[in-house]
Amino acid sequence: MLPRRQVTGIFPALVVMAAAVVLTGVNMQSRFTDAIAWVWVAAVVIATASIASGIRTYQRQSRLDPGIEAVLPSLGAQRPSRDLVRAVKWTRGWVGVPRKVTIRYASHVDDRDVRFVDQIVTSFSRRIGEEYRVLKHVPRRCLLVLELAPPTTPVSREYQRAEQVAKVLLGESSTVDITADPDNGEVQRMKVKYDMGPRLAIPARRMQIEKLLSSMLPGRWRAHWDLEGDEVTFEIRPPMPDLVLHEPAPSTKQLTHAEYKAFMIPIGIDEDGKCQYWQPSVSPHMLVIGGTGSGKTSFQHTVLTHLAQARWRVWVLDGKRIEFAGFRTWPNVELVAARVEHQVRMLHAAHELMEQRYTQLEQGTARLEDFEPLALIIDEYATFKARVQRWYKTVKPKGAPTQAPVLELLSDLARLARSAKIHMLLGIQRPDVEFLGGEMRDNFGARLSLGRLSPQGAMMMWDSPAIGVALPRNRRGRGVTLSAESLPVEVQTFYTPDPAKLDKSDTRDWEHLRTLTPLETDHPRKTIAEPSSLIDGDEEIPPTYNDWSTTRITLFDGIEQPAVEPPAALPSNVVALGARKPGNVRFEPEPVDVEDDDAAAAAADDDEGYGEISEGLAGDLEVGDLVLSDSTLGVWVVVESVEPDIVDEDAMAIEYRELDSGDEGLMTVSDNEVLTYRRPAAA
Ligand SMILES: Nc1ncnc2c1ncn2[C@@H]1O[C@H](COP(=O)(O)OP(=O)(O)OP(=O)(O)O)[C@@H](O)[C@H]1O
Repeated sequence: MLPRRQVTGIFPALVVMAAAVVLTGVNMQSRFTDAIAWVWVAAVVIATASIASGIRTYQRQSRLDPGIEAVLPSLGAQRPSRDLVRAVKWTRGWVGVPRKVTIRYASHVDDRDVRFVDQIVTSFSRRIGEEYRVLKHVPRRCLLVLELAPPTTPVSREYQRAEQVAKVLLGESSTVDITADPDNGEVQRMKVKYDMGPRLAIPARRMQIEKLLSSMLPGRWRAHWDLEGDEVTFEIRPPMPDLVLHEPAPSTKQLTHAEYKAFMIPIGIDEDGKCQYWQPSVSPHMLVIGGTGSGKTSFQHTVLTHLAQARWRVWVLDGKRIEFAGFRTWPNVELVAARVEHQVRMLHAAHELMEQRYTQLEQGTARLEDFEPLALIIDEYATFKARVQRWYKTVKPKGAPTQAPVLELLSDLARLARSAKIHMLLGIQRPDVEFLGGEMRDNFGARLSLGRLSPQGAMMMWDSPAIGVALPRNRRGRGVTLSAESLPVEVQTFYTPDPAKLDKSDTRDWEHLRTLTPLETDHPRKTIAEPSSLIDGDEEIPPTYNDWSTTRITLFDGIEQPAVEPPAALPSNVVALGARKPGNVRFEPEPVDVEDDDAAAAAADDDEGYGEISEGLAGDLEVGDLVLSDSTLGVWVVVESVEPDIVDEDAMAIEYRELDSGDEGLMTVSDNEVLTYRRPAAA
């Protein structure tokens, strides 16, 4: 226990005042002068200063005493004494805190024990409530001098980890300047000055560093390299937009062959804000996959409007019969086939055109540049196929093959049509081996999946059970496509409104459609003529498959409505699903058949495609596994990558996406930690 503290300064103040009284007496006895007033002023000032200083010393001692008491037991003193611990400098205000403290200890104390100094610094800091560090330790003089550590901003774990990761990747000697979000402390940017010289001149090495950094820190990172300045800035990628509008690309002249070769159709905007394209002259056909409501139809409308505006000839096989109703009168959309017999005729016509072009090429009567490109948009191919098979039974001529011949044509077109400048955009609900297996796969080099995939679907599409499996929910038009480097990238596809689903109040969408309307019509609307029935006596023989597959395609001779015109009043046959209609009349599409099994299946549970719940070691996890990351809240995450952690060698860094929200994250777990997971079921 330390001796009691006393307020100093009162006695000197009293002495000064007494001296002033004496001086006044002397002054009055001799001769009264004005100087006595100054004597009193000086006396009061000195006395006040002395008392104030005494009070401050008392308060400072009270501030210091807990620290002294905390370290006394370690100092080996026989009696508790304040002389052993002295604050030689103070800072921060009138009373303030000790800035420099000298501590003396008894010579018999074992100051070689590493814990000795640590313990003094820790106990002293804790009791004073500030951080101290050793300024100097002189064992010879049994003296330890502490100083107040400079104030530090609180360092988050994430902050420390970011710095460690940067140093592991770019060398211990690198300097790291981190910018964190002031609200939540999350690291947003990292500027690293490194000393690795020419090793980073190799692009692959830089890419590897970028990838490693992304897999070691939460969030998706991109890097800007300044190779001359030996500096790199990493930053969190900005969030992707939820809606991007398809920009118009009007053309006032026909596409030349050179322009056709360079022609690119915008797909969407990727995480870097870069536009991803489909270039038909490089990847002849495109496959788009997406369940109901994923934005597949809107994407196909984007392709349609882009092609039509560039004056391509466009044919559409509308598998669901109503998805392209709003584009039947669109300039340069020559044909929209909604009935199965028309669809069959359209595919035969495309095949005939291909054959005819091949013949011309063979005979040398035409060259490739003489042909104009044709785009064939085939939506809901599975629906079409199921319908054809049923319809074929009713129109199959005697002795004809059991399978509808039209179904043979698609693979022919996929294989050969590119050399006749015919390109297909094929839409289906789910990945299908018919297009993604074997030889067909190469023909559909351009690919887009919209919405969430099952791990098996992801494997078929992107050769990874984790890509596109946990895209954020409720982000229509969000998907994965292949970049020009053939790498899967996440995109927000361009949105194009469907004129058939708008009503008068959607002025912005109408205006947008107006900007997408082609300036010229090179390919006026056509229609598929009804083959005439044969009359056999009294009996009318309905047209057969052969009649339909060869029937005439003629110019549309009805009254064309302008392509983009908000209807004055919605017509009674309006194909406006979801549009507000007078009289509460609801348009019911024709009952859709088999194919909508597909729709149901595509909308089925998200965890479909995974095996039984089991337990295993973190070290055995694989990309694509579904891991229970929070058992209380039941949060499952899809593993996107598993790498040994570069900071902690006994841990694994697991990059994931939450299955429910699509949010990305990173967890580091020790490799022998037991996790609950589900592995993708065998396809
Ligand atoms: N690229 C997009 N960006 C933003 N929203 C979109 C996008 N594409 C579609 N949507 C929204 O999603 C809705 C459904 O889109 P769309 O009709 O294209 O889906 P779908 O996959 O074809 O479904 P369905 O087969 O039921 O027609 C649209 O009405 C639109 O509001």
